[in-house]
Amino acid sequence: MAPQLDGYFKQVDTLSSHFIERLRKAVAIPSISADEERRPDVVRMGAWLADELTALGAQVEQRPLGRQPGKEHLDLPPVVIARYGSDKNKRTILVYGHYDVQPAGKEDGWATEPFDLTIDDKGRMYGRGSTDDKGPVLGWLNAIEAHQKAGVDFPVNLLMCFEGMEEYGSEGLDDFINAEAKKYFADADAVCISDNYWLGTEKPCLTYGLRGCSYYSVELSGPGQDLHSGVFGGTAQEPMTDLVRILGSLVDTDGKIQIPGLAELVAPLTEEEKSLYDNISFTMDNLYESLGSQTSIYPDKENTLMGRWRFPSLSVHGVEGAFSQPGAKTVIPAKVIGKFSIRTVPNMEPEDVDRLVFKYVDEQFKKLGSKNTMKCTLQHSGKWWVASPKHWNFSAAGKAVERVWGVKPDLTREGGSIPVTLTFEQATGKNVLLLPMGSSTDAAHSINEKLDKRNYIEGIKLLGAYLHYVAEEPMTS
Ligand SMILES: C[C@H](N)C(=O)N[C@@H](Cc1c[nH]cn1)C(=O)O
Ligand SMILES: [Zn+2]
Ligand SMILES: [Zn+2]
Repeated sequence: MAPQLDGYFKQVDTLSSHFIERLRKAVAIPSISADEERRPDVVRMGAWLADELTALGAQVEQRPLGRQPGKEHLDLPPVVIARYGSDKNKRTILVYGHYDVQPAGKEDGWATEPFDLTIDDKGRMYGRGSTDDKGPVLGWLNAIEAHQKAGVDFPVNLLMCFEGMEEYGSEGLDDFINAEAKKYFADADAVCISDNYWLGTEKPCLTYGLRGCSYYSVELSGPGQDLHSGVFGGTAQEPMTDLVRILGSLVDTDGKIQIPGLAELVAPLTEEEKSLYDNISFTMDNLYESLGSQTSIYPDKENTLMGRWRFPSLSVHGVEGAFSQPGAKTVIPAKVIGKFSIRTVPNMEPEDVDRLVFKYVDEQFKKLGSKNTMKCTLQHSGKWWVASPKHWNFSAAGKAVERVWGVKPDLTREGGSIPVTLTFEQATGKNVLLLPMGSSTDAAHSINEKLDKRNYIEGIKLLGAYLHYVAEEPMTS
């Protein structure tokens, strides 16, 4: 089966340095979607990607997505869409990824410059976006190039959709996908997304579920300007004090969310589901390794996997306006904005979550009896997604994993969120598969994010092999 793969694999190995250089160029563009000042870099990154695709012979468009909601002075970065091949006798696979990244600065504690790809003697390639999601996005481009240079026929038509706002809630993309589902994306037979991670470092997986994410701000304000704490401490009610107490009331040390009614929205655990966790190759040592500590909530694998995949969690992310530099500045901040998010799961409807959150935060604030002003708002939300892995799209990916990695993949769910996954599924009516490239130790969103050279190069082979097996699968739906 798929006999041309040997030639393709050999070519990927031959081109490995070139592919790493391509990743280096991508990482060097600080395409941070959450930072207004970096918006030109996000746009530059999209343009660079479009140029690379054009050079490979794809038909590329950069489509505008309009103004950013709530920040109308800013244009959203364009979505880069491309088509490679239009042979009516071939299947068409739609792939999605994102070219924006999370914020990163050396001062956060990175050991290397975050936007300078740095490879250590173990082949770990450090850089913001290396695993999330520039490495996987380039994986598709590299697969095209290796086919061309190996003289191996590309087995499918490829439709590509790469966005620049995923790390900021995929603003504008839902409308675009819905509008193009029966136009640009009309030919798609299935969808594949490479934007999540293995559970450990050795065993690949195919992923059929994601948590949703509802992200909130709580703004506390009072004084007209920042104040001297010696002069005004003890005379003015402090916004930061109120905020800390509200944030501290949301969740306990063991991750139990304190918002009444939220737990009742979660689908009950069935006996059948319980038995699934047993067979997953995952150990607490895998968790400790990626956590970098042993500070886990649960001592066992089953509860840990359930805590990540099938129960909601609430995380407090930061406070805008608070003093955060080293030193001992004696300021009373006049306005502070706390940020927290809830990872949502079946059957939590985002509107119900919002209602419960707003009610609870309001009650907590009222209890404080503060004269300050509080405003709690939703920044963005994306819904959870769970699909059936019993589809030719998953069978093809399973065969590709066995061919490249020599093992059957685990079937996993993911604790993170990719808001447009559900949109692609509903808008196109096609099966969506998540096919990760990176591993559990990649530290996406964290300092020292990396992608192992082995995962990148074998991952390029995997994406290409998947397309070959897709072409061979009997079409059942
Ligand atoms: C899993 C994916 N690579 C990812 O990191 N997604 C983000 C999406 C998001 C949601 N709100 C803001 N960004 C994530 O799970 O945090
Ligand atoms: Zn991310
Ligand atoms: Zn991502």
